[in-house]
Amino acid sequence: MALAVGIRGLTRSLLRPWVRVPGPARGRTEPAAGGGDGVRCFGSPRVLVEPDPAAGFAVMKMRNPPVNSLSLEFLTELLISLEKLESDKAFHAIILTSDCPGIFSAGLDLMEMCGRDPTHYAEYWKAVQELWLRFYLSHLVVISAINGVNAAGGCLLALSCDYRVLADNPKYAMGLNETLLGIIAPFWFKDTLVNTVGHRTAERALQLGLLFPPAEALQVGMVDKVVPEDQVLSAARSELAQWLAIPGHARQLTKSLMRKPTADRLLKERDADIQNFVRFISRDAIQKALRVYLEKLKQKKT
Ligand SMILES: CCCCCCCC/C=C\C/C=C/C(=O)SCCNC(=O)CCNC(=O)[C@H](O)C(C)(C)COP(=O)(O)OP(=O)(O)OC[C@H]1O[C@@H](n2cnc3c(N)ncnc32)[C@H](O)[C@@H]1OP(=O)(O)O
Repeated sequence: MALAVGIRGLTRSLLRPWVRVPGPARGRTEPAAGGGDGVRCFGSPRVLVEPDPAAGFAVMKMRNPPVNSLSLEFLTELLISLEKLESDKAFHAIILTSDCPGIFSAGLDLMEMCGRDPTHYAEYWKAVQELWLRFYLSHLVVISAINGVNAAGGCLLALSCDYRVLADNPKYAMGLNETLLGIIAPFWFKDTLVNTVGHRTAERALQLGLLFPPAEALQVGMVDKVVPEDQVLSAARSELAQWLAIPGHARQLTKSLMRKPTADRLLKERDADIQNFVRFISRDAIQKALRVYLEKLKQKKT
């Protein structure tokens, strides 16, 4: 089975070069995230980046409607945005948020895991691993401003950030709900949750596929702050000031010290993890469970 589709190769094949704000904002000079003037937004079709180099950070907005599901193309674009900001010395931090009203992310794209062939599953999983590794280990400060419901893979992305602010709306639940779909959270999803909320809370949350509403998410430590919905971004910006005040090298080395052992577990067995995923997701029973779940999502509309 061909496992080796590097994310960079993937990037070349899937993406157009950087484009200036596609969609409604195309060609406009928008106010930068921190309010600076004259700094152009940039991005790709599914990721809008609002840079504020003077303040040292950028707001990265996910916009893969309707639900910011993490398709292969979307994962790739997120990675490219991250890489671009990481390689620019003007940026020390990112605020990750959503441009889709009421939805932070519906998690991994079920269409990428359903009815496809093993080569595709392997390519997809490699991209999912890469996204986690890059966000989890980024030398930048990454704060998520969670402005919507946030399931499974989307929750993993938020858990990979250094700090989480969640909008206070009871509809905005978040968690690793894989078991509700009849699948399981991989060990590195589990490790990331354990590192955030502790073993007992993670054990219960993972088995029951719990999605925590804001007050509970705060109580168990899944998020660090809950604020009124219209203050999510400003709260993330305020928090950033504290992180940016710390000498960068000291903070980065400390982050690496805390996170590297967790990341190394996956790095050591990356190919085996891909093979496990492909075997697991290709099972007839798992495919059936995913189809039933997708059908339920569609039926709830009727
Ligand atoms: C031996 C060990 C080996 C280890 C193997 C490990 C295997 C582990 C594998 C994978 C881990 C999986 C991680 C995941 O992230 S799975 C995804 C989990 N996500 C969810 O459960 C969320 C599902 N979505 C929802 O609950 C809702 O859509 C919502 C609350 C996010 C938004 O609700 P609403 O605004 O009412 O929108 P709709 O439900 O109507 O959805 C609109 C549209 O989007 C489609 N859709 C929703 N979610 C997804 C998704 N995750 N992927 C793809 N498509 C999605 C939905 O079906 C609708 O489509 P439409 O009817 O065609 O418009």
